[in-house]
Amino acid sequence: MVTVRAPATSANLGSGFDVFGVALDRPADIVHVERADRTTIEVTGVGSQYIPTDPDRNVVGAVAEALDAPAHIRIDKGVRPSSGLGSSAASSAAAAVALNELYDRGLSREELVPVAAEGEAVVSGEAHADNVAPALLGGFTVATDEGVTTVDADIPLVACLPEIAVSTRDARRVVPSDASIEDMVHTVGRAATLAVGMCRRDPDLVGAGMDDRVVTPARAELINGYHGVREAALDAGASGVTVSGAGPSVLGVCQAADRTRVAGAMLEAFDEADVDARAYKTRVGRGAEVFEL
Ligand SMILES: Nc1ncnc2c1ncn2[C@@H]1O[C@H](COP(=O)(O)OP(=O)(O)OP(=O)(O)O)[C@@H](O)[C@H]1O
Ligand SMILES: N[C@@H](CCO)C(=O)O
Repeated sequence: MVTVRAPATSANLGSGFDVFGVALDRPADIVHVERADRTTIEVTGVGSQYIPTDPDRNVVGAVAEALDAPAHIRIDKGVRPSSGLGSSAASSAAAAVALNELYDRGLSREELVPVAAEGEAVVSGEAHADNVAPALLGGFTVATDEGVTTVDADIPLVACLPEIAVSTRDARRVVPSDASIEDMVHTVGRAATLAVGMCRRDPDLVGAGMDDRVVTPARAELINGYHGVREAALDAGASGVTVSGAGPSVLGVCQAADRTRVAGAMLEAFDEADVDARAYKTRVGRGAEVFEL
């Protein structure tokens, strides 16, 4: 048996739609795999009642097929599905690493990115890699058609998860089909600022670089209470706040000393909007880890 832990991730970071991602140091999924003649799946943990065990509908089934590695796969969910925290990607990445070990396929972490992205295609219809890349490689990742670039960043974060479900598929339907040149220039400038901030491990630059005028405004409308939560986090010291992945989680960047205050302000603002929520005080973390062989 092989057991792998893969972390939650936050994709986009505002200005880097479908390109930027970060691994979070918590929460995480744990996946156990054992060789079998055909793939079967068991799911326990947070939100497991909403996750199919049919290998054609669970992301890990697509990963097992892509690696030609049938197995009994047990998923212990720590990352709630439809959270905007890369729940499906955590399972995909963990399964890719575990099955690669189990069957001695010898693929590198970089080579596993397109394999794990096959799982994302099962849930959203597109094999985007911006969650699976950080879940596999850790740190801050830039995923493009040319491959993945990583930065071993260390940035404090708060991820606030409301009791609302937004599926990636639905959130992709509201993405505008075009953007003005002014908005494009603004977004490119912010994305470049964010990348420099990650390299310098500077939360102020990262926060300033998250602002996006193209995708985030449309998606914010799917999250009850978003605008109040964003304002409250900024007032409490966050340097930037945006929608995490496809939502509904809201991601804040701040100095480590301000995390508790920012998390409290976000929870209070969701509460004012009558939305229950929980906050993870976290930071940019490591990629998938093998527990036992
Ligand atoms: N192993 C799995 N773990 C989580 N969700 C799964 C899994 N397999 C299939 N799914 C389905 O995928 C959907 C959740 O994925 P989705 O991409 O919408 O959310 P997410 O991964 O939390 O968000 P995001 O990618 O925006 O961070 C749910 O419909 C769930 O049933
Ligand atoms: N980049 C993707 C991440 C969610 O899986 C999106 O925002 O739709």
